[in-house]
Amino acid sequence: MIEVRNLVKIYSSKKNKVIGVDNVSLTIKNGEIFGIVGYSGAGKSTLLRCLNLLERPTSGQVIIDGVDLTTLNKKELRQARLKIGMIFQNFHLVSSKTVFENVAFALKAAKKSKEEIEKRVNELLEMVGLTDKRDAYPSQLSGGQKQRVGIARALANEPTVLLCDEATSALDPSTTKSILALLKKINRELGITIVLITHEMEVVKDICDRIAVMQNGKVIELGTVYDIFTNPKEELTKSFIHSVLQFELPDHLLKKRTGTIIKIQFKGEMAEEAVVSDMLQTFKVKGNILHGKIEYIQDMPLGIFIMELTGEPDEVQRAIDYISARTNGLEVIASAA
Ligand SMILES: Nc1ncnc2c1ncn2[C@@H]1O[C@H](COP(=O)(O)OP(=O)(O)OP(=O)(O)O)[C@@H](O)[C@H]1O
Repeated sequence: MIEVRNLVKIYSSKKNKVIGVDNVSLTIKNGEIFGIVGYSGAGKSTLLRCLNLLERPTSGQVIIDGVDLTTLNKKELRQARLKIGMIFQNFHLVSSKTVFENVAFALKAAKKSKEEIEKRVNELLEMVGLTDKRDAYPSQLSGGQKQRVGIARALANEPTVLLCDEATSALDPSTTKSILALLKKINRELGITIVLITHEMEVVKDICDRIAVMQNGKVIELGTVYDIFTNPKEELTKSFIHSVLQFELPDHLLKKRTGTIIKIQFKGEMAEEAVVSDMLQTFKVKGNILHGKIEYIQDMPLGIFIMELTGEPDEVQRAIDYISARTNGLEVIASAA
C-alpha cells in the first residue's frame, strides 16, 4: 500500500516559489491501477516523482508498505527504490547499449550474477514480446518496442510498484492500446501496483481502477473510474470526461426540434432495463431517439441517450418524472418550443 500524507512540494528559487504539490493525502491499494489526471502544470509529475523520492517532498510523508521513504538514508533508499520500477514518456534508454544490455543494467546495479542476469533478462524480454530484438539497439526499434524495453528494465528487480510517467503519450493510438494491454497483463499476472499519470482520459478509461484528478497541485476529486465517469462532481473532471464521452447534439439539430429534448444516463444493470419502452407504453408521449451510445467502463455499461419527447406538457412532465426515478440521471437539454 502507498500512503501519501500531507505531501507538499515547493520549488524555491531566489526570485519566487512555485507550489508543485499542495498538501496531497491519498492511499493507493496493493494491486490496483491508479491514475493521476490533470492538465499540464497540475502537479502530476511532481507527485509521481515524490512517490520514489526522485523529487524530495518539502514536507509530508510517502509510506510504502509501512516504510516512510522520507526517513531512509541514502543506502536504504537505494534498496527501497529497487522495489519501485519506473517508465518514462521518452523511454530513457541508453542508445549505445543493446536491448539486452539496457535491461541487464538494472540487474547489474542490484549486483546480480552473470548467470542470473542472463536468465532474468531472457524471461523479461519474453514477457514483453521482444525476444527477437535482444541484440538490437534502441535506434532500430519503434516507439512501442522502446517502451517495452523500458517496461522490461523497470520490472527487472521484481518491483511491487510500477510508476508510469505519461508512458503512452509519445505513441500512436494502436501502439498505446498494446502497451496498455501489456501493463494490464503485468498488473493482473504479477500483482504489481501501477500508478500512472496521464492527460488522456482514454487511457484512464481503458485500464485504471481509481483515479485522482489534480488541479493547481491539489487533488480535487478521487474515486473509482466508473463513479468518476458516471457522476463527476468538479467542472474540470466533467470537461475531462466530456473528451471521451461526447454526447452533445449539434446546435443546428437542436434548433430544428420542437419537442422537449432530454438526456438520460443509465448506469450498470439499469442500462439493460427497458425503461424507455416502459415509459412510452405508460404515458401518452412520443419518443424519438436522437442519439444513443453504450460505453463499457471497467466492464460495466454506461448508457447515454438523447431523446425528443412530444405530447401534452403535463404528460411529458410525468414521463420525465418517471424516467428520473428509474435512471441514474436525466437532464432537460431543451424545453418544448
Ligand atoms: N524543477 C522545477 N522547478 C521549478 N518549478 C517546477 C519544477 N518542476 C515542476 N515545476 C512546477 O510545478 C508545477 C507542477 O508541475 P508538474 O510538472 O508536476 O505538472 P504536470 O501536471 O506533470 O504537468 P505536465 O503534464 O506538463 O508535465 C508547475 O507549475 C511547474 O512549473
